[in-house]
Amino acid sequence: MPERINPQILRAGFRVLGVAVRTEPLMFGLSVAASAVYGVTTVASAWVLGRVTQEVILPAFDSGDAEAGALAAGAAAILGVAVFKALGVAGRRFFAGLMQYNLQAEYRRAVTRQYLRLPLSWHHRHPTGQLLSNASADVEAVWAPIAPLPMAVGVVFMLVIAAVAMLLVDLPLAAVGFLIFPAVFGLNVVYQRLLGPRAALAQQLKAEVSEVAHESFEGGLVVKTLGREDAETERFAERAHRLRDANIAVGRIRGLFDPMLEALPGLGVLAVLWVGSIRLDAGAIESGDLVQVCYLFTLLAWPIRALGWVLAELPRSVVGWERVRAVLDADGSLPFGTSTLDSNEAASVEVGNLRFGYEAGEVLSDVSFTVRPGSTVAIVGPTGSGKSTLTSLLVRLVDPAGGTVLLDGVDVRELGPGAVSGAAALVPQETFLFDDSVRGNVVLGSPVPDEEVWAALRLAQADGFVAALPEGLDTRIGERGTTLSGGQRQRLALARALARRPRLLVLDDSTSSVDPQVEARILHGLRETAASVVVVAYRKATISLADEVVYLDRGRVQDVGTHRELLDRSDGYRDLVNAYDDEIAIEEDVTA
Ligand SMILES: Nc1ncnc2c1ncn2[C@@H]1O[C@H](COP(=O)(O)OP(=O)(O)OP(=O)(O)O)[C@@H](O)[C@H]1O
Repeated sequence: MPERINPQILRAGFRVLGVAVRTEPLMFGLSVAASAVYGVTTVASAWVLGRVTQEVILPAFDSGDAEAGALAAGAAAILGVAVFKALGVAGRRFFAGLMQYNLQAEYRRAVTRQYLRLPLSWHHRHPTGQLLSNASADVEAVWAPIAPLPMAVGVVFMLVIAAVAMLLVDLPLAAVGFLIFPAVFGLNVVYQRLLGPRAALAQQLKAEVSEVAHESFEGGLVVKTLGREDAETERFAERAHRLRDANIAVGRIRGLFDPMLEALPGLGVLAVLWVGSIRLDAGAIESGDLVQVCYLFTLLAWPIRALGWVLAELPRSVVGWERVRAVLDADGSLPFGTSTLDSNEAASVEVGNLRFGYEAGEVLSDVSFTVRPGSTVAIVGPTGSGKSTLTSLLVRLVDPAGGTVLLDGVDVRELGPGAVSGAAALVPQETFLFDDSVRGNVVLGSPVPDEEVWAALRLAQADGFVAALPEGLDTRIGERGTTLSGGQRQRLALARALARRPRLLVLDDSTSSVDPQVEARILHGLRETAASVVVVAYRKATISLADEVVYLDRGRVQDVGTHRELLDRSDGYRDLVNAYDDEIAIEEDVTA
């Protein structure tokens, strides 16, 4: 449930509005100016109607004949005011819209830039759904009061002029206004207070319904194969019913308050007519004055509600602001140095006494090894031994708790932004492909010529199947590459890394779905490139192609040597790689 309006929220809300005004002073000034034009012309239109009634219409009734010149002047006055009023409305909407969308765009950019800046350790602690809502729904909620804000400021201005105009007409008539307008405003605040939490609940449930639907579609295979259709339908129906109930609750409040808000100014008009007729009889006012005040009542009833709209949006805006600020103020971005790497040769890597832990405890302890330029080093270890964590430290997705990673002799923390990603590429365990063409997925927006795309595909052993696709490089591969097999997806992800011509290539078990012969061909091919390769590997055939093997267990380097040497001297290593190959053989038997 969102918070209700209280003085603290109100103060916080006004501070957020202050940020908006300071960020977009020009748009705010222009929209408020346009809103003021609207306010003045609204009051003026009632005055003109009153005057036209008094000076043109009533004499025409009296004489039985309308004077053409006076009629034309009256019509011109009404039209002139209407034109300015329309310009005021258009200007207010235009500039307020620009202000709102500029702020939204600016904060979306800031939030997403911050996501890129924040280290992986921060991302590990924040679920994807939250990141999405920070950048979309939360940013939208923060700036939701901006759309009605200029109108609300204009309304305050308009009410002052209207009060003066009514006071100039007649004090008792103005007194009716002073009773009715605060009543409309008060009723509106109560309305928004009751509506706000219910509307927010409906909004939240709407998001939940689509989340459930999204999850069901994503897990469609599991749902179908495990016969969970009924349970899923039930889960969806439950949220959908809650959404329906929430929408009905919103409808009830609307049904109750909307007619009251419509009726109140009507009652005001009645009261004005009643008081006005007495004042007219007493000769204190003219008929035109009465028309003017009655018309003013009907005109002002709607804009006054803008004040309520702003107030209603403030609690959501404050909550959104806190969530967005939490991202923008998040600490832990990886500080960059200024050093650069100039070489075009294969990179050297020295890992020294590396330590790293997650919240649950240390995962890597005192890890040291080197990768000579152009060599291939295999990281081998049982599941959970810290291999993936080590790969993310090599390409500086996270910083170590202790120890160093030196790339070409330079500590990766001393390198400037983009230096590590310019030299090293990681192909992670889980492949991610975009709903784009093959080419788009390989080049990722960089200007890589087609020959180089094909060269990368060849190295990744992906050229054959890409050439066989209906539109070759231009074939779209569907959301997350669903039209491709697991092994094909992995090879495209590898080609993507290769197209960047990395000097260090880190493969985190990224060819697990590729069959062993193809995997061996890939590694053979990689040896010909100007890259050092670190590969997390399981298969003996793959491991044996490495120049050196780092055997990791429970976060510690147990041994370093060639595959042969380790087989000879390490029982644990021998058991592990034999067990892997047995497992793979069984899997292959089962799937054969
Ligand atoms: N984001 C994370 N947050 C907390 N703990 C994590 C995180 N990622 C990994 N771990 C833990 O760190 C340890 C090492 O994980 P890591 O993924 O590096 O091992 P691995 O050797 O690559 O395993 P596998 O062979 O199964 O991929 C595991 O105990 C794991 O539970």
